[in-house]
Amino acid sequence: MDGQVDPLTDKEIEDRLAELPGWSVAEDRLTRTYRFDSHLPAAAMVVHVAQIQEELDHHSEQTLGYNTLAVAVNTHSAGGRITDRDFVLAQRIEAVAAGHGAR
Ligand SMILES: C[C@H](O)[C@H](O)[C@H]1CNC2=NC(N)=NC(=O)C2=N1
Repeated sequence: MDGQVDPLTDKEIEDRLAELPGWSVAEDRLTRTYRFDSHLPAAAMVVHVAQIQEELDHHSEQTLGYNTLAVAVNTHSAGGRITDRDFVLAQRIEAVAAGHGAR
């Protein structure tokens, strides 16, 4: 459990980003902005992401726009650094995005 909140090294982050197209690191947060054809599908995805976050007990900041949803996450308990938990959440979000029409 302790290892789970160790910050990842720059090299580990780079390697794991290679498997998450569309995601990047900005201001020490793992982030992606999704685009939709309209607003309600974007809003619906917010709720789905919230459900995943409750399941994982790990929570991103979600910013809902008109037809965009930006998600950004780091690990507070690791001093606001990026950890394995952030990548696990990102992968779970990716897995549901296409089903919401996100691109
Ligand atoms: C008590 C609870 O497990 C913690 O507050 C969790 C909840 N969600 C979290 N989310 C994120 N992004 N980082 C955390 O360190 C974190 N900690």
